[in-house]
Formats: sequence, C-alpha cells, structure tokens
Amino acid sequence: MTKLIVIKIGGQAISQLNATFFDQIAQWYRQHYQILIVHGGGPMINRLTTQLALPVHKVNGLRVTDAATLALTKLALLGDAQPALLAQLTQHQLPVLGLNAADNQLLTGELIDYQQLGYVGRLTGINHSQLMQLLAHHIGVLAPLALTKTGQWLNVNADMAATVLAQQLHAEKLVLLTDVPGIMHHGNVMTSLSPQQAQRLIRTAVITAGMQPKVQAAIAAIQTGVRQAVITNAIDQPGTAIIQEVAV
Ligand SMILES: Nc1ncnc2c1ncn2[C@@H]1O[C@H](COP(=O)(O)OP(=O)(O)O)[C@@H](O)[C@H]1O
Ligand SMILES: CC(=O)N[C@@H](CCC(=O)OP(=O)(O)O)C(=O)O
Repeated sequence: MTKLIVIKIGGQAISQLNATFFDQIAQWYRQHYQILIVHGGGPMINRLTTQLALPVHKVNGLRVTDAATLALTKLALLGDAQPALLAQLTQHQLPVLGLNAADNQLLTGELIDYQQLGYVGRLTGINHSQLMQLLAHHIGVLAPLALTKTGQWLNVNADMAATVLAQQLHAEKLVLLTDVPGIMHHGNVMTSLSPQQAQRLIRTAVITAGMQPKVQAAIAAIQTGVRQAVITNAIDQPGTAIIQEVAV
C-alpha cells in the first residue's frame, strides 16, 4: 500500500523553508511516498486585514471571521500564501499542484459556531478518490478553506484541516511545521507530549494562542490512527512528538 505523509506548513514557516526541507521532500518523493502539504497563511491574512483596518480577533487560536475577513482570507491564502509556497517547490523541481476546496469538491465543511466565530468551519468530507488520484503523480498543496454543501466558503484552521486529511487518508505521519522548534516549557523543547499533559499545559496557559489548536489537532491525529504526529520548525528535527497517554 502506498504510504502518505501529510505536512502542514504554517504561514510564517512558508518564508523560512531551507534546503534541508526541499531535500527531504525530494527524497520522500523518490521513495514513492505520497505527499500532501496543507499550508497556513495567518501572517498574510493579518497583513491584509490590518492594511484595510479590520480588527484581528481570535478565540482559542481561531480567527473570528466575518464576511469581510473571509474575503481577505481567501485572497491571502489563494493569492499570496499558496503561490509563494508553490513557487519555491517548483524551483526545486518538485511536481506540485495547488489545490483548494472548490476543485471538484475536494473539501466540504460545516460551521463550528457562527455566533462566536463567524464563517469558521471544520472539515466534514473530502473527495477521497480525487485526492488520491492527484497524489499518485503530484505533491498536493492544499489551502485551508472549505465549502459547505450550499456553497458557502469557510475559513478552516490549517492544523485542523491537515489532521482531518491525515486521518481520512490514513496517513502514516503528520508533520506540523511551524516557527518554533516544538512545544516550549520552562525554556526547553518538550521531546514528547501526552494528551493529559497537553490539557494541563493549556489550562495553566503554558500552551496558548495558535499552539492550542495545533496541539489539539495533533492529539486528534494520533488518537484516530495516524502513527506519528510531530510539531517542529525543521523537517529533520524531532521537535515535540505527540504520544498516546502513558499508563501509570
Ligand atoms: N508552549 C508553547 N510552545 C511553543 N509555542 C507556543 C507555546 N504557546 C504558544 N505558542 C505560540 O504558538 C505559535 C505557533 O502557533 P501559530 O502562530 O499558529 O503557528 P503556525 O502559523 O505555524 O500555525 C508560536 O510562535 C508561539 O508564539
Ligand atoms: C479559523 C482560522 O483561524 N483559520 C486560519 C487559517 C490560516 C492558518 O491556519 O494559518 P497558520 O497556519 O499560518 O496559522 C486563520 O485565519 O489564520
């Protein structure tokens, strides 16, 4: 059976990719791994909304997205973040394909809580066969947006999107590439983190902001069959491995 690796690249990380990253992707591709990249774009969205004097408001790391913010989110993800990433991968001779929810119903979603978050969604369905067909010959680069059954665009946290894709496509590994070397506690990178530890560190505000949905997404991944989930800033560094609860 073909093995799949899902890599989520945060918006900040898109501008920090180095030769090691591209070498590793090329190596996995040569080894016949299928590779799906889900990209973020938080800083690009912030830049656009700030330029247009819209407030940036987040709840538990999720952007509150009204209609105007949604329009800018689509612009930033599909007009800035995705082409910036595609251009770098193409320059490294990697066979990439930029994708979004509207390509043949790739990603379907539903609102999480319109009152609290506006047009923010979670993934409820993926076009499995289409995606696997595309990944047979390309490295897919997918934006974190979804469409509802009635055609409403939704803003989806990219870590959450990557997790659902990793679960549903039975990925072997989920890499969440970000701008920090892993989960930091007392100034050190934690080499591993269990769901119980994570809940405690969220409660005590050690894990805050965008790291919250990231950790929750990684936990959901390993609890639903993804064998390995790591949070790191470099593809060749172990970062923080999310592990199942340790029995005591
Ligand atoms: N305990 C923690 N360890 C590391 N980073 C943390 C922690 N708590 C909060 N963060 C913040 O989470 C950020 C990563 O989340 P986010 O900005 O959403 O990244 P990305 O764009 O890659 O998804 C870090 O830059 C850091 O500011
Ligand atoms: C609902 C929600 O918060 N969506 C994210 C989507 C982009 C993203 O996740 O980008 P990063 O990976 O760079 O943080 C947002 O609007 O910022």
